[in-house]
Amino acid sequence: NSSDNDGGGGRSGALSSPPVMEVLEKIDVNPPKGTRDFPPEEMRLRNWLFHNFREVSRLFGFEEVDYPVLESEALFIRKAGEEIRDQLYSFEDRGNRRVALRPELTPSLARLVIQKGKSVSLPLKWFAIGQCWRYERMTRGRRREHYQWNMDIIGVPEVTAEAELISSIVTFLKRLGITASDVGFKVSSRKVLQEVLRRYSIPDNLFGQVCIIIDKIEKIPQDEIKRELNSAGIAEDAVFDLLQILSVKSLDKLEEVLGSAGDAVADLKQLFSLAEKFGYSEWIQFDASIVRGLAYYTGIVFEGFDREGKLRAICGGGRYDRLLSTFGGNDIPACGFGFGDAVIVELLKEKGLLPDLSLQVQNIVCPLDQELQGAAATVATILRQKGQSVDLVLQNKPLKWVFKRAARINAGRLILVGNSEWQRGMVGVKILSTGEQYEIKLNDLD
Ligand SMILES: OCc1cccc(Br)n1
Repeated sequence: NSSDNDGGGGRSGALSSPPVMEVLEKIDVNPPKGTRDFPPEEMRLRNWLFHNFREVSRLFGFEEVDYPVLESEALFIRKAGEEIRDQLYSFEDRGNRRVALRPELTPSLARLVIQKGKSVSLPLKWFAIGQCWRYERMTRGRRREHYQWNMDIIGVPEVTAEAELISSIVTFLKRLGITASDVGFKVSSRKVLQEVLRRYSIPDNLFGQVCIIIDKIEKIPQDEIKRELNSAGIAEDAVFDLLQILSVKSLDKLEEVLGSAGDAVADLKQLFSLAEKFGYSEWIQFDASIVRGLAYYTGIVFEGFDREGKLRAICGGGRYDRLLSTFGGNDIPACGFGFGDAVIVELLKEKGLLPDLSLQVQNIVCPLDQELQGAAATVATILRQKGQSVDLVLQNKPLKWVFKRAARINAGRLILVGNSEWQRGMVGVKILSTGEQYEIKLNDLD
C-alpha cells in the first residue's frame, strides 16, 4: 500500500495482534504456471469483455448456463487423436474417480441436455462463460487456462442456426470496434470430407480421426499428413483426393468437384445467402481447408481469424449432430462456438481498441476528526442507499493523504464531515474536477 501510506501517519507501528500460525518459509506468490491472477485493472478488463459477451447473448435471446469446472474424465476421452485429449488436465480424486478440469464446455452441455431429456423444449439457445484448462508441458510457455464464451443452439438441423451464431460473433466484434477489415471467418463443411471419403467407402468411424489429422495441415509437413492418413487406413488415392479438395477456393469449384448430390454445397450456399440477409457477407469466406480440431463436428465449421495473420484463431465452432449419442443419449442436432478471452485482447491491443476502464468512485467520505468517524459512516450509508458509490475513509488520516487517495481512485466528490457543519446537519462537498466547494444539508445530498 505504498501509494496510500505515503508517510501520512501510516500503519500504527508493528501489528499488535500475535501471529496466529507458524511462520512458513516464503511461498511463491505467483500463480501456478500457465495461470493468471486478475488484479483490479485486469479484472475490470475481463468484466468489460464478459459484459459484452453477456449483452450479445441477451440480444440473441440466449439463456446463461454453467457447469462444474471439474468433470468426469470420461466426458473428454475420445479416440480421434485430438490435441485437447493429449493435454487433458486429469487426475484421480480421493474417491479414486478419474476426473478432469474441463478443456472445453461442449461435452458438459451435451451431458446437461441428456440429463434434462424431455423436460426441456427445443430449440435450446444456451450460452456460458467458463474457465477451461489444459495441461501442456510449459515447453512453449503457453497458458494452461482461459475463459471461453460459448453459444450453442440445440435442436435446429437447419443452417439458419450456424448463420445465427456467426451473426452473434460479428455483433460482438462490431461492439468492440472491430471491422471486417480486421477479422474474417473461414467457413467450410466437414460434409465435404465426408462426401470424398464415402467415394472410397471409408468407414464412418474413421471420420473424426481423419478430420483431426487434416486439421494439422498448416502445422506439419504434407508428407507427415499423408503418412498419418495412410496409417489410419486411408488409401493413397483417397488421400490424394482429400488433399486436392482442401485447396478448392470457391463454392462453384467445389460444386464442380463434388457434384450437387450431397448436402455440403447446398448447406454452404444457404449459409452464404443467409449471411447476405444478416449483413455480414464481407466477414466470411469459403475455405475448404478449415476442418477445426475437435472430432465431433459433423457439418459446417468456421473460425475467426485476424486478417494480418499475426494471431492464433480468435474463435471457432461448427455443427455437431452426433455428440449426444457418444455419451449414450439420443442425438439432437446442435451447433455452437467457443470464443477465448486471450486472443481477442491481443487483437484489441493491436488495433488500439482497449477501452479506458479506470476505477470510478462517485464519493470519498472523510471525517475531519476521529470523533466524527460514526457521522461519516452515517453519511456513507445514506449515499449508498441512494445508489451512490462511496469510498469511506476508515482511519485517522491527514487531508493530504485523503486528497491523494481521492485522485488515485478517481473520486468525483469529496464529502467532508466537520464538527461545526455536522452540528447544523450539514456536510462539506468539494467537486474534485472543478474545485467547486459548498455546504449542503445531509438530506439534500444526492
Ligand atoms: O483452446 C484450447 C485450450 C483449452 C483449454 C485451455 C486453453 Br489456454 N486452451
